[in-house]
Amino acid sequence: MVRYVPVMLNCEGQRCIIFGGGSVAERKAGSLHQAGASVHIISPQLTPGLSAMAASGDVAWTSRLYREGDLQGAFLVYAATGQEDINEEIASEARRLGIMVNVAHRGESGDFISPAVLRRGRLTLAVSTADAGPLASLHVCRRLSEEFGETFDAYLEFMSQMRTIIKDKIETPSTRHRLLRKLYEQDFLRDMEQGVFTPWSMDQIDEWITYNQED
Ligand SMILES: C[C@@]1(CC(=O)O)c2cc3[nH]c(cc4nc(cc5[nH]c(cc(n2)[C@H]1CCC(=O)O)[C@@](C)(CC(=O)O)[C@@H]5CCC(=O)O)C(CC(=O)O)=C4CCC(=O)O)c(CCC(=O)O)c3CC(=O)O
Ligand SMILES: NC(=O)C1=CN([C@@H]2O[C@H](COP(=O)(O)OP(=O)(O)OC[C@H]3O[C@@H](n4cnc5c(N)ncnc54)[C@H](O)[C@@H]3O)[C@@H](O)[C@H]2O)C=CC1
Repeated sequence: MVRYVPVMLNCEGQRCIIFGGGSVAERKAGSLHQAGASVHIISPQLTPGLSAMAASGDVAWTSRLYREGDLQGAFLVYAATGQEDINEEIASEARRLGIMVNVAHRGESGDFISPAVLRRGRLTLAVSTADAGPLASLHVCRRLSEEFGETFDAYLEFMSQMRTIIKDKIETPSTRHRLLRKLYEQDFLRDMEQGVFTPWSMDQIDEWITYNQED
């Protein structure tokens, strides 16, 4: 079993090349595009969904089979053609060039996999169950989606606002850490779940910061 190292990649503006234009390629293209990547598809055929994305300019499309040299300048590469030997060739070229590659027909042949993902506002949960398979991962995501409902979304919005203000106003790291620790210790989530939390005004936030600065 491969022991994957979880990372969250910032793909904004990065060139990501997908080989293949089937349903697997469509899924990867959708999430890369949503993340602001510059997506390039190389495939002689596209699903209707990918054709629409190419027509609207969401992805660039080169209509042909893979050729050696196609990977130049890529940040990430996805080998998602229906031909396993070609996917392996793409993976070899990526290795030679030092580019990270995802291999759709055999996860462990690549450098990274696409996990199952649950998104809720600011929250991103990525799940892999290795050889138990993507359906098992999706099952975990469904279970987690019950745990992390809309209140959690509102809670993270509030925490994000508070953390930004604290980072902005407080220059001393130890004071900042103390405030952030107290913020997390005070169970705002429970108050929100019980419906007893009212959004704070700027004055209330300032007051809380002043009051909680000392131990
Ligand atoms: C290793 C990995 C590599 C990678 O793609 O990165 C991989 C590999 C393979 N998938 C296969 C099959 C299926 N994959 C899906 C679906 C998804 N697969 C995804 C990820 C991953 N799939 C990576 C591991 C992630 C992990 O560890 O959990 C998801 C989560 C994300 C995404 O693809 O973006 C996405 C959910 C999208 C969503 O709906 O949200 C379905 C279900 C469906 O299509 O409805 C089936 C059919 C059921 C079944 O076979 O289990 C096969 C056999 C192919 C064959 O038999 O020919 C292989 C090859 C192998 O076994 O290695
Ligand atoms: N990772 C995953 O989630 C899953 C992976 N798979 C695997 O992923 C691969 C793709 O699956 P699908 O999208 O369902 O296949 P598909 O058969 O629907 O699409 C394959 C695409 O590859 C293109 N293609 C074929 N040869 C090419 C080449 N030399 N260069 C560039 N493009 C080429 C075809 O035109 C087509 O658009 C398969 O190997 C399959 O075993 C399948 C299901 C899920």
